[in-house]
Amino acid sequence: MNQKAQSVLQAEDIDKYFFSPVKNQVLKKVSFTINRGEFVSVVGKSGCGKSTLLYILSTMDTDYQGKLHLDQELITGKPHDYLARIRNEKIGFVFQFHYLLNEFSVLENILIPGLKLGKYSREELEHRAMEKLKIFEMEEHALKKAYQLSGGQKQRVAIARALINDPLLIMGDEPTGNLDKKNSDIVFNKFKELAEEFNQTMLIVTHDPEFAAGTSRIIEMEDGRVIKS
Ligand SMILES: Nc1ncnc2c1ncn2[C@@H]1O[C@H](COP(=O)(O)OP(=O)(O)OP(=O)(O)O)[C@@H](O)[C@H]1O
Repeated sequence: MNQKAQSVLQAEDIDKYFFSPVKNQVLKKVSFTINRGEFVSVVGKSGCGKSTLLYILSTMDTDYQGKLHLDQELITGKPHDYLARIRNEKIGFVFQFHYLLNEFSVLENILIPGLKLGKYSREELEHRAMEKLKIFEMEEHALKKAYQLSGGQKQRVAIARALINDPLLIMGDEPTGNLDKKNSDIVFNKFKELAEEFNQTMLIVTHDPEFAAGTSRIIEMEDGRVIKS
C-alpha cells in the first residue's frame, strides 16, 4: 500500500482566525498527515492552538482556510449534515471530562453513539458494547449506573463508547487531564493496547509529557504553527 492509500487524516495549510475581541490568527499553515495505525499526540503550551485545531480536524468547526481530507476524501466545504454523518461514522471522541449520562447504565451509555448512527441493530450493538467493555476490563460493571463508577472507570467507559462504531480515527482532548497518576497510567495503557493490538489510529491532545513520550509520533505546536511532526 502506498503512503496516500494509508492516509486517514490530512491537513493542508490550515489557517484559523478569531475576530473577537480583536483579529487573531491562531492557526498558521498547519499541515500534516496521519496514516493508518499511527498513535499521535499533539503537544504545546497552553494557548498554542491545540483545541482549536482538534475542533477543525474533527469537522465540528468549518470556519477555516486550507484543506482537510478524512479517509482520503476532501471534506472541506461539505454541508454540515453530511459532516455530522461522517463524523458519527468515522470518528470516536474522548474528552477530558467523560460526559457519561450519570443516570444511565454503563451499557446504555456505550450504545448511544451506535444507536445514533443506526448502522447496527440494538442486539448487535449490545454484543459489540460488551466486547469493548471487555477490552477495558469493565464488563462486570455493564449494568451499573455511570455515577456508581470511579473517575478512572468512567474514562475507560468513555473510551469504550468512542469505539462502538469501530471508528477510523479516535480523537482525544486531554483524555487523562482529569485523572490522578494511577488512573492516567491505566488509561494510557489502554490507548497503547488499542494501538498495538487493534492498529487503531489515534490523535490525542495532551499536556502530559509521559503520555506523549509513549505515543508513536509527537506533533509539537507553538504559537499556531506545527514546529515538529
Ligand atoms: N472562541 C474564541 N474566540 C476568540 N479566541 C479564541 C477562541 N477560542 C480560542 N481562542 C484563542 O485561540 C488561541 C488558541 O486557543 P486553544 O484553546 O486552541 O489553545 P490550546 O493550545 O488548546 O490551549 P490549552 O492547552 O490551554 O487548552 C488562544 O489564544 C485562545 O485565547
